[in-house]
Amino acid sequence: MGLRLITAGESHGPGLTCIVEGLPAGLELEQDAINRDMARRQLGFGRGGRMKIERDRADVTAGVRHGRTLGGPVALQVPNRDYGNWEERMNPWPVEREIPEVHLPRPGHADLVGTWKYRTGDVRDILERASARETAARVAGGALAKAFLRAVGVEIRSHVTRITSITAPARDKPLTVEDFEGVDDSPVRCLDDETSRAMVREITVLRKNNESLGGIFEVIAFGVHPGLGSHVSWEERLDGRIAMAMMSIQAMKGVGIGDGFDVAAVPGSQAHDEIFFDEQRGYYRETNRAGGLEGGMTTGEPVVVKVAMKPIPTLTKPLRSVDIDTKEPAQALRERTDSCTVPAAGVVGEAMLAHVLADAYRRKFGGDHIDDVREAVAAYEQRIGWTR
Ligand SMILES: Cc1cc2nc3c(=O)[nH]c(=O)nc-3n(C[C@H](O)[C@H](O)[C@H](O)COP(=O)(O)O)c2cc1C
Ligand SMILES: C=C(O[C@@H]1CC(C(=O)O)=C[C@@H](OP(=O)(O)O)[C@H]1O)C(=O)O
Repeated sequence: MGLRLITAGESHGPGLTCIVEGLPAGLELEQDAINRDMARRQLGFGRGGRMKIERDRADVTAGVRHGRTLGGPVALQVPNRDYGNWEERMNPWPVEREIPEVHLPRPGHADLVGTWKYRTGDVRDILERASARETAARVAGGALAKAFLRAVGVEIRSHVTRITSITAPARDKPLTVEDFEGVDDSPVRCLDDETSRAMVREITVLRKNNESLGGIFEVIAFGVHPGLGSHVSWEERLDGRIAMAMMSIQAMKGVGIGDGFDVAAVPGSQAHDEIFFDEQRGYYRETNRAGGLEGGMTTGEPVVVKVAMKPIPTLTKPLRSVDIDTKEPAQALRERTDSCTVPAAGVVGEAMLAHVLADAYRRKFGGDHIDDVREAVAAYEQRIGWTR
């Protein structure tokens, strides 16, 4: 069995729940590590007023005893502090007062189509679950996948490479885990200081002009064993699974593995990673244009994923829309909103990549206890002669 992650919860409801099923027993978890990721997801220049209210933390309510998994589903609860301000509007049960409905769908959000599909005249019935508040629960669950991956030697990092027109300079050497030290100190989680400052200026100027912003983040998994995923059927291809997981994050519009869209622009001799062999190193590559995936399987090189985010749909100077009650032209809903969340999205991307990779390890190596997994991984390393 693989790993399953399920979330429940609305943006302004009592809280979010995440259940992760399929972790082996005996996996050591650290409460601080989970909550560190929860806090990292809240950071980033360009966030709105909501992040001043929330102090996200995940409480473990099932599946863990004295810091170790028991082998059953793990349940995590993330309270919404903002619920205090929404108790009447978001109460699970009928309330005395009549609650005003929302009738102004925002272009780019789930609002309009959601009302048709789910037979409601109140946009709030849709936007509450469509909201990326849900990603707090994914990050909590992803932290468990990260703990599992760490136990088999895999580390995941992310950084922002673009905010609208501002792009980080190309790097002359492949990134290592060490290069990411201090990335969270940048207000936009960018590795280059000068670009970081330019990105902050860009956000400041566009936000003042009532604009929102998108961009690109990159997630890299280091130390991944070769042979996760499979070429034998479309559903098993790991590049496909990674793309699905990334595209499922709210507002993501494009995913590239390795050189991604850029390989379409170069001839074959510059698109692939030639194969070499050395008695000491075994098989090796001098490039990683494929981003650690060939034939839907990991190659043993770092897994590199680039993800493009569209600008946030809610604008402080709203776009044109239609009142779904009167059918009259109107301005879209004007709500408290983030203007740029690419840095936060990168942390969510880490969680999603961690989940997909941990799932692939569970499928390939099985094991009821984490030591079973470690032993199976070590036997495989020996068989194929693979070292990091
Ligand atoms: C971390 C994060 C925060 C977001 N914050 C907002 C926000 O404040 N306002 C908004 O309109 N959209 C926000 N979004 C984007 C919407 O949730 C998303 O565009 C919407 O659910 C529609 O889904 P789609 O863009 O994938 O089609 C955010 C996305 C992420 C990843
Ligand atoms: C709450 C979070 O993000 C929210 C995502 C979001 C949306 O429409 O996606 C809209 C905003 O919600 P609110 O209207 O309450 O400010 C964001 O703050 C979060 O990331 O924790």
